[in-house]
Amino acid sequence: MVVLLEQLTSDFPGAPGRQGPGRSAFPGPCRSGAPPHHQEPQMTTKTLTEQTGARTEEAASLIGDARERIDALDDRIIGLIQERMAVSAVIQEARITSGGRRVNLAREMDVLAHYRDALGKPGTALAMTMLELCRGRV
Ligand SMILES: C=C(O[C@@H]1C=C(C(=O)O)C=C[C@H]1O)C(=O)O
Repeated sequence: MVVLLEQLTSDFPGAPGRQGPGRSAFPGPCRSGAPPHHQEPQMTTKTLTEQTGARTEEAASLIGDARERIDALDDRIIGLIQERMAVSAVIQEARITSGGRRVNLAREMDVLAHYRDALGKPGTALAMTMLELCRGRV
């Protein structure tokens, strides 16, 4: 059976194995001020099946591989969003320097429509979050 290190964070807050904010799975030496029965988090192991929620090794393996692809995609998406933020900042600075306003609502409506047409209603919410990342809250 394949055994992997327990993930530092789990699927949802309060999930078994979740250490809480700011806690490390590698806590180092005990602090002297700790209460008598205080237990530092232990490094535990979870099977791949436990990590994925799958009921068979085959499904767990598939999910593990697909999650690696999702992590790689998320890295690329985050990189693209950061690139978009930089390009958007160039536009906003040029407009402000020229005497104009940071925000151009007509253009934002076009961006929102583009995402809604491609992704449906959640696309609008996604685009609104992205616009907030790019120009701050209005
Ligand atoms: C980048 C621009 O400036 C602002 C930021 C936008 C964006 O990040 O897409 C869109 C409209 C403006 O509020 C722009 O006018 O194109």
